[in-house]
Amino acid sequence: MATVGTSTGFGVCGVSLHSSTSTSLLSSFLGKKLYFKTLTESTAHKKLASPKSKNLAVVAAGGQIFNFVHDLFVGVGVGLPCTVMECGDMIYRSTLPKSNGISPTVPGVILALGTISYLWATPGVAPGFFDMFVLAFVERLFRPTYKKDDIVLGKKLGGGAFGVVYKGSLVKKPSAKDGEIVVKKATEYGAVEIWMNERVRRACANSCADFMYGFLETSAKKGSEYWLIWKFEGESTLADLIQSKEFPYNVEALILDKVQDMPKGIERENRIIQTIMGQLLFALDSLHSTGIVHRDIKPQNVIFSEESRTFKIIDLGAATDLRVGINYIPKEFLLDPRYSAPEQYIMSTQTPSAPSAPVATALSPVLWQLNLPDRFDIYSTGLIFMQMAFPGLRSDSALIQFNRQLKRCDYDLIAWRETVEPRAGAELRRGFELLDLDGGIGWELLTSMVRYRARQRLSAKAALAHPYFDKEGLLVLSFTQSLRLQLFRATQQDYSEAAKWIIELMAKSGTKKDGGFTEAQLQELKEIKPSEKSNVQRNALASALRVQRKIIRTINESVDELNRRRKSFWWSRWIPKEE
Ligand SMILES: Nc1ncnc2c1ncn2[C@@H]1O[C@H](COP(=O)(O)OP(=O)(O)OP(=O)(O)O)[C@@H](O)[C@H]1O
Repeated sequence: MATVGTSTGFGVCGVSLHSSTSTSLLSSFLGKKLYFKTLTESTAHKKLASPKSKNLAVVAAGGQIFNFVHDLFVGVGVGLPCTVMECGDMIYRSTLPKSNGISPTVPGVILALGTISYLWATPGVAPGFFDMFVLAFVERLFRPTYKKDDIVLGKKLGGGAFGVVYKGSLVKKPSAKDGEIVVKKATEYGAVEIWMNERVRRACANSCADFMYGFLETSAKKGSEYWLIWKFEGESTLADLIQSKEFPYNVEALILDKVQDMPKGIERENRIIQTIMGQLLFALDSLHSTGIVHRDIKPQNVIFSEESRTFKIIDLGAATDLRVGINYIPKEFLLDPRYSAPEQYIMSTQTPSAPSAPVATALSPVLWQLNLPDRFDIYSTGLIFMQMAFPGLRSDSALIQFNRQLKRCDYDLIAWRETVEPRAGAELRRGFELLDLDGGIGWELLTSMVRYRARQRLSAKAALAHPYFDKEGLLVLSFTQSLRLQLFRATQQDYSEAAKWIIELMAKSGTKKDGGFTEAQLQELKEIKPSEKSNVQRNALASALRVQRKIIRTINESVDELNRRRKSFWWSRWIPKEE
């Protein structure tokens, strides 16, 4: 017959493993079986004095922790009285419930599920550990390495204050094509870029240019320089392609490897732009899912890969890895003001410094949700979308002027449209026409990306699920597509807007018969409501906000506290040095 358990278990049904059972499990596991059974309190005190017994105390404490964790998650063999539990009859044994040996407890299951969801939530604490301690290690064993003497530098491709980029080739070419490489000789920021590229290569290789190797080269003449090597992806960046008069048809020719025999026009152009946006968002989604925010998304940093016929992202020098808190605070001069989102800082300025790696890792899902740093890249991608739709915005000066106009309209694209459309030239009108195709889904997507508040912008994943990407070959939306569009519209509002929208809808939908309220009824409702109620609601909201602020402050303070103790490029030890 079942008895009520005497141990410290949390089981909802009172089930738990008796502590001596689990202790002996652990002790036999540790090969110390006898000690646990014979260690009485008095002898334990005596033994604790010697180092040997200190070890035993540690083992015993370990046993207790094990008990606690075990009891929390699993209950075995003991339960509530038969008045509560189904026990069966000892005489008629067939009525006895079948023992399954182990029964998980409800809080245990909830805790386990919660922990698993937390560990897998963006940017992924658990995958992060696997990546750093397993994948990175295995990769290091097998990947080919290069040194300065293996490389022949060719023409200069670009470069600024933080490094110079060359086209080059390998001395020992694996094949004629594979020998072509791009080499960046970078200053201190090269270390960050090597880290990011290695992370990306393991997590989402197809999103960014194919990174081959990075190392630190020290010479008496030039001091320390980081050398980064990529496969040469192709001749053209999106900036080169966009500047051509042939855009977007030049991209169509590259993606399809042929020119389509179709009349030119905004529908065809829209479809090409849609393809480019899809590829860009796909690459961004992969980066964001692994906890990396690029922070310098612009047409110059999007390269067309001739081999895969897709656009890939380059230049991770300003990127930040929020899984472990690398490059957490942007160096402002690394951000390009033409494409930067208005917030500039992707993390709240109340979180002024990067947490230490373990803290950043543990808190990363919370910090990610509080700040939604990925939306910085989404804003920049929205501006690229605009440049593709409006040829007049493709020059630097036009983009700078547009940014000023948008700022004057409080970053409200709809307000900007209202001001410019009435006096728009043919080119601008054509851009609006292109975005207005298919019931305006292009415009809808654009306005969901270019918004002042990061929280109101779509994520890359949500943008990819937008009906704009469903319309392939269709000019009319299907029923389900328009339903999804409505849903998008509803979910993209902020709370106050949503409340306003519902009230307006209720007020407008008009009569008792329709199931709505007339404005008079709404007024009546307002009057009937006691004023304390709204005070209660306001107080509840204020307390919720206070709690939220307190949580953020506590997290930030502990992050800063821990960070003060340690400030070094701990992760640079991952970067190989040339022997
Ligand atoms: N993998 C690659 N394949 C082909 N070309 C590349 C590749 N990587 C970089 N490039 C070329 O090199 C140029 C400079 O690269 P990148 O933007 O990474 O360097 P940078 O020093 O940050 O330059 P900038 O300061 O101009 O942004 C790019 O514009 C592109 O034309």
